[in-house]
Order: sequence, then structure tokens, then C-alpha cells
Amino acid sequence: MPGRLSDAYRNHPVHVHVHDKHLDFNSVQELPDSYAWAPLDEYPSGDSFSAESVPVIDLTDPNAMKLVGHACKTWGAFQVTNHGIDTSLLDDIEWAGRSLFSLPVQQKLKAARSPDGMSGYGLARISSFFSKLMWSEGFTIVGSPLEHARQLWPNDHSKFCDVVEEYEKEMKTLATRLMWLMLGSLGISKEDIKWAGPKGEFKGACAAVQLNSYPACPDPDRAMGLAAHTDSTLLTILYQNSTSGLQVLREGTGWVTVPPIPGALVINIGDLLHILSNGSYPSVLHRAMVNRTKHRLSIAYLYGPPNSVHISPLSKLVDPSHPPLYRPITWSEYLGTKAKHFNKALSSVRLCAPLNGFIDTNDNNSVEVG
Ligand SMILES: C=C1C[C@]23C[C@@]1(O)CC[C@H]2[C@@]12CCC[C@@](C)(C(=O)O1)[C@H]2[C@@H]3C(=O)O
Ligand SMILES: O=C(O)CCC(=O)C(=O)O
Ligand SMILES: [Fe+2]
Repeated sequence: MPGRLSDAYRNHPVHVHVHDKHLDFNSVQELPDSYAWAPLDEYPSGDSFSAESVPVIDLTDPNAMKLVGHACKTWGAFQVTNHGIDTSLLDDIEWAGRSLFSLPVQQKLKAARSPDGMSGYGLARISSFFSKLMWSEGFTIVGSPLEHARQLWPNDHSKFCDVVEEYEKEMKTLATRLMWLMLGSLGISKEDIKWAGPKGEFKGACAAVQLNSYPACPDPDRAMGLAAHTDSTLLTILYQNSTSGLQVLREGTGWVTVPPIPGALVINIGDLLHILSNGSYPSVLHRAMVNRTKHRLSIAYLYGPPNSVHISPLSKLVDPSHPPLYRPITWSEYLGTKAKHFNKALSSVRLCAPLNGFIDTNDNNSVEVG
């Protein structure tokens, strides 16, 4: 019997002492030292001298599959328009995020994520790898939001729950469509992936919704919203409000900002699709910066395989000149590995040494744990 996805952290609890460390961001006039990161110069900011930006793909374009494949290979990320998600649902999920984060800290802490749990309110899981704190707060939802929503709003949680459930349903449909665009452009079809099911609907796929809040920050150049990481997913669908902050790392260029486009969604490749594609698609390193005057909100839909499935390089993508680069692993097992090794998790499941170097970040400000 495969365990539940939410059991992933049972052996890797994260002890960020949320009660001691949690800050009422709105009451702070000056950046506390515990939030002041060393100069962030490990990669240059590509923004000032690069005309390059993450591709924007209209999903109704007859060439969409080819464009998606090219974006996945070269960037590991892209934005989509005409994706079929109503603007009103995006407004509603933004409303849900705002309602939650504008609650008093003590109220939010009633739904705090437990050290070995997956869902609830708290600091980013990856906080434990850094000596400095991130200027953000998050709320993770896996499946039904009811239990935590009741703790936050004992008598008034039904609209929040309805919106989140509708969002999960619509995102699941979009994620399935994106999976086939991404896989199709590698020459993979339904017959090549047993766990996709006869209709290719990826029945039993697991997902988490992550609401991220980045309050306005008195010293944004020294603060970090969410430190550089790759997602452990197959793919992630990100909605960002009108305040920019998301950056992706482009080899040879540096950090490139992904500008918010009204109604568009950002898609990025996660570690498990990198494994499935036998290294063809890079899982992109990304981070979130903060703003001096504007509050930023983002909602990530983190999409992965069913619990029982071992992800390994697709056999169609393996031959004598392309040996399998990774050993099989379930999502839950991989989340445990990530909780232990963070940005070294992918190399820890790798079978062959990379040919020409591999971005393996262990930046300044990070600490070794485990
Ligand atoms: C399913 C998951 C992926 C995630 C950890 C989580 O259990 C739920 C939140 C996800 C998130 C969002 C912010 C960045 C990230 C690295 C983190 O700390 O929590 C990702 C995790 C991931 O993709 O590894
Ligand atoms: O807020 C953002 O733009 C990035 C969020 C993110 O990377 C995540 O939730 O995994
Ligand atoms: Fe992410």
C-alpha cells in the first residue's frame, strides 16, 4: 500500500519555530538583522542587460506543442495565455489568498503547519536550510481545505473552501493538458505512460496549492521573498498578482524577471519531469524578490504523479547513447529527499555523473542540515 503524499515529511520534520520567529510584517519599519541577506551576487541580474524573456505561449496557437517543447528545453519555464481558466476564478483565488493573509497573526497560527505535516500556515519549508529568514508567509493546501479553513474562520469558511476547490479542479484539467503538450513534443503518447490511464487523464495525480504572500518590505534589496529553489513537481502552474518578483535563472544570462501579464499563468518544469524526460527538460531554478511599497501574492499549483507511481526516465527516451540518468522514485519519497538534501536532492537520485556541469546551488546564506 503506498502511503499518502502528506506522509512525505514524517521522517523529515521541519523545525522552523514558527511561533517564535513569526513576524507581524506590517508593524516593522526597519529590516531586522535576521531578515537581512548577504549581498545576492552569486549570479548577476540578467534584467538590466538582457533582452531575453521567458516565452509567452498562446495555448490556442496551432503550433502550441512545438512552442511548449522549445520553451521547456531552453528555459524550463514559460507563460501561457488563452489557457481556459476564467479571469473571475483568478480574481477569486487572489481574494482567497488576501482574506487569509490579512487575518491577525495569532489567528493564522491556529492553522499552523505541524513540523511533520504538509498543509497549513507557516514559513517556507526550505527556511530550515538558511540562516536568514525569508520575507514571506505561506499556506499549503492538499485536497480539501476544510479542516484548516474551519480553524481560521469557524463560522465563515464556505466561500474560501468553494473557491479553493474550484481552483483545484480547473488547475488539474490545465495541468493534464500541459503534460500532454510537454510530453507530446518529446514524442511521448498515452501508450508510453501506463499510469496516465487509457484516456490520458493521469487519474490519481496528486497536487498541492501553495498560497504565498510577500508583504511590502522596508529594505527590499537586502531581503529575500523565497530563496532560489526548484520545485519537486512534474510541473507547477503559478498565478502572480500585478506586482513583479518572480525570477528564473537563465544559464549564461543570470536572473531574469518574469513580468506579470494580466490573466497569464507561469508554468515551470519541476524535478520529476526533469527525471521523466531523462534530463531533456531542466527543472528551472527560481526565486521571489520583494517590493518596497507593494504587497505581492502568488498562488502555485504544484502538480505531481499519483503516490504509487515510481517516476523514472521514460523508456522511449533511453537508449545506449542516452542511458537513464536517474533511479526510480515516488513523489512522496522525493519530497523526503528534498526535505533532507534541498537543492542537492536531484543529484542524490542521479545514476550517472553529469556531462558538463550541473547547477547545484548551495549559496551564501544557506546552511547544511541533516
Ligand atoms: C508538495 C510540495 C512541494 C513543496 C513542498 C510541498 O510539500 C508543498 C509546498 C511546496 C513548496 C512551495 C514553495 C517552494 C518549495 C520548495 C517549498 O518549500 O514548499 C515547494 C516544495 C517543493 O516543490 O519542493
Ligand atoms: O511567488 C513566486 O513567484 C514563486 C513561488 C514559488 O516558487 C513556489 O511557490 O514554489
Ligand atoms: Fe517554486
